[in-house]
Amino acid sequence: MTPLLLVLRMSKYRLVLLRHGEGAWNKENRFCSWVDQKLSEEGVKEARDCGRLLKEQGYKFDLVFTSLLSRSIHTAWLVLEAMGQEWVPVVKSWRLNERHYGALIGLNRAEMALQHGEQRVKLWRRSYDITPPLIDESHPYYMEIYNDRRYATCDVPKENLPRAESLKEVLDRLLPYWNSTVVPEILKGKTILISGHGNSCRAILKHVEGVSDDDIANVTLPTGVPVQLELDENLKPVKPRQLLGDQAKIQAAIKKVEDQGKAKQAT
Ligand SMILES: O=C(O)[C@H](O)COP(=O)(O)O
Repeated sequence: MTPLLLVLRMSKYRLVLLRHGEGAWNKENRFCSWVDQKLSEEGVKEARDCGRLLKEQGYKFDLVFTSLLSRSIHTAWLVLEAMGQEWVPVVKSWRLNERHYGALIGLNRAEMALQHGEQRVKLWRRSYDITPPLIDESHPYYMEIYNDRRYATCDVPKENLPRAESLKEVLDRLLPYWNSTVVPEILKGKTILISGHGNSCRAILKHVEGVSDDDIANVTLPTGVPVQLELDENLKPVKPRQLLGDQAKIQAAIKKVEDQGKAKQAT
C-alpha cells in the first residue's frame, strides 16, 4: 500500500455501540422490545464489566446516546460509573429504542418456534424487511406501552409511533436521528457511546458498514459487549468492527442469543 493510501485508510473517529446488559426478559426468553423491563443482576454485572473494560482501553467519552428504555439508560449509567465518567452528558431518544416486535411482545421465542417453526422465528428476528404481526389494543402490553408518559415526549405524535417494525423500519426511524443528531457530534471529534439494543445497534451497523440485506441476518449482538467502530473522515469503517473482550466468551454469548429461537417447551 502506498503511504498516501495508508493515510486515507487511517482511523479518524472511534465510536462504541453497546447492546444493554441482560434484561429480565432476555433471561426468560421473551420478546421484550418496547416493554420497559429492567436489567437482571447479570445485566448489571455485564454493564459494570463493560465499563471497566472500556476504561482499561483508555476510552474517554464526550457524549452518550441511549433509547427511552430503562435497560439502555441504566447500562449507560453503570458503564459511566465504572469508568468514573458519570458527568458525561446522556441524550435519550425513542429513535434508538429496540425494534418494535408488535404482537410478539411478551411471547416466548422457543414456544413461538414450536408453534410457527424455527425458520419463521428466525425471519421475524433477523431478516431485514419482514415486519412481525402488528400490536393492537387487545394486546396485554398495549396500554402499558402507549400510555407511558415518555412517548408523549417524542418528535412524532403517539398515533404515529410504530405498531411493529422490521429491521428496515428501525433503520428508517433511526436514520433521521443519526444524520441530524449523532453524526454532527462525531464530526466534531467527540468520542461517543451509543447504549442501545440488539436491533437498533444492528440497524446502525447495517448503515455504517453497508452490510447487505442478506448478510445482516447473520449479525447477532450479545448483551453487554462493546462493539468498537473505527471510521474515516467520511464515517466509513477503516477496519472490521471489533467486539471487545474475551473472544471465546463472546462467541458463546452470540450462540446463546441465536439459540433462543430454537423450538422448546417453556419450563
Ligand atoms: O426485544 C428483545 O426482546 C430483544 O432485546 C431482542 O430480541 P431478538 O434477539 O429476538 O431480536
